[in-house]
Amino acid sequence: MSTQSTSSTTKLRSAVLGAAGYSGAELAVMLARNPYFELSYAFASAGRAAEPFSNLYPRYQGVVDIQVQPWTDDLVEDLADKLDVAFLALPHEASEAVTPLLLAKGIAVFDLSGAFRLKDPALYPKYYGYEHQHPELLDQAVYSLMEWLDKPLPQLVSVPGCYPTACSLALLPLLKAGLVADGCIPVINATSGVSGAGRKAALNTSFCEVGLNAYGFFQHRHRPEIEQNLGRKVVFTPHLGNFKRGILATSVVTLKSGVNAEQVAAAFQQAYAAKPLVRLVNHSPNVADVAGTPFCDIHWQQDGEQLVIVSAIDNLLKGAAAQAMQAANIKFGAPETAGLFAGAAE
Ligand SMILES: NC(=O)C1=CN([C@@H]2O[C@H](COP(=O)(O)OP(=O)(O)OC[C@H]3O[C@@H](n4cnc5c(N)ncnc54)[C@H](OP(=O)(O)O)[C@@H]3O)[C@@H](O)[C@H]2O)C=CC1
Ligand SMILES: CC(=O)N[C@@H](CCC(=O)OP(=O)(O)O)C(=O)O
Repeated sequence: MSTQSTSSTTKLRSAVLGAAGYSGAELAVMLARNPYFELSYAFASAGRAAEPFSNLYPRYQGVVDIQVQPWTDDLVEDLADKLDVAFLALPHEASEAVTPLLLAKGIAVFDLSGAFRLKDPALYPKYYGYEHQHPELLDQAVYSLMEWLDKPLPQLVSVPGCYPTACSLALLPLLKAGLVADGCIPVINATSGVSGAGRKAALNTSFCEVGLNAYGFFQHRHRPEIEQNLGRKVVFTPHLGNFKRGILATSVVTLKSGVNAEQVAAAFQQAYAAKPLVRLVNHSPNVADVAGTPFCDIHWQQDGEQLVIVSAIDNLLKGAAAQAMQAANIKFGAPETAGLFAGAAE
């Protein structure tokens, strides 16, 4: 299965689990418009009655009308020879439980949760609040920050988290080029729109409650994920802002003595000149410019050894669904951006 490639005439049969949620819904829409994939199934939780996707998201009436069905694990048997790829937009523990069932049936899994992102199982109790039940899968999973991946994707793909995507794309060019001072602990402050918390109702993310506040000091589950990506400690402080979608991450590092502006620019150019979803911009990035797009916009300002890098993404797109679609396109040999742009001819 994992060596299978596709063309727009032989579409990969795909399912979205969690299609009623925010990131799963974005994926369902992308799969429906991607000529290399077919949205064969859409599932929500077992407690929900079957209904059309466009009932849940009325703007897609006449565009994506697939039936969203309740998921139960016994469906796996029936799906085994009807499905090539499953995209999981589920809570972490639900993803962790269903993944081995899908893998056993030869189905490729793109997991949008954090269930398989960390390599060290001991970090799960501390940062996720549960003991990992399938630590053997942590070694099998490959983390799909595609701009920085230099190996093929296997059957189990772990899609990066939203905040880690924004700040890792900002910091990796400098770290890989060896420009950051030894011992520098990058400081990352990032603000997410409320869709980052998912569609379910909760008091702290309801309209009248959200202003702008920091949370998760030192304890957020994205801290070890970012540290794993960067290979060094960070101070990461997420914030919640009163807008719907987008993440703005401001990362601060100390450069090695004597590093000049040309070296910094060259590091970013070398990393991203050939990458279609990262835009190096000459202005301060704005979530309004990336909301609804699969791009990550990056800008930096230097003052001697101090460097501030600002990056902006849509948390539901480059931070979740578009990044999963990008990875699946690459894994199966479709054009990297197939399905990512509304109305785009592929
Ligand atoms: N929101 C974001 O910005 C990002 C989210 N992610 C990750 O993606 C995943 C989904 O997040 P998000 O879209 O925000 O979540 P939502 O809360 O919006 O949606 C979750 C979906 O999962 C379904 N679901 C919940 N439990 C189960 C279960 N046991 N079995 C089957 N289906 C279930 C829900 O069904 P129902 O509607 O019926 O309850 C719903 O469709 C999470 O792991 C999250 O960490 C990753 C990056 C960014
Ligand atoms: C605003 C908000 O609540 N954001 C979420 C992160 C978004 C998310 O779902 O995290 P993953 O990228 O790991 O899947 C949080 O802080 O828990």
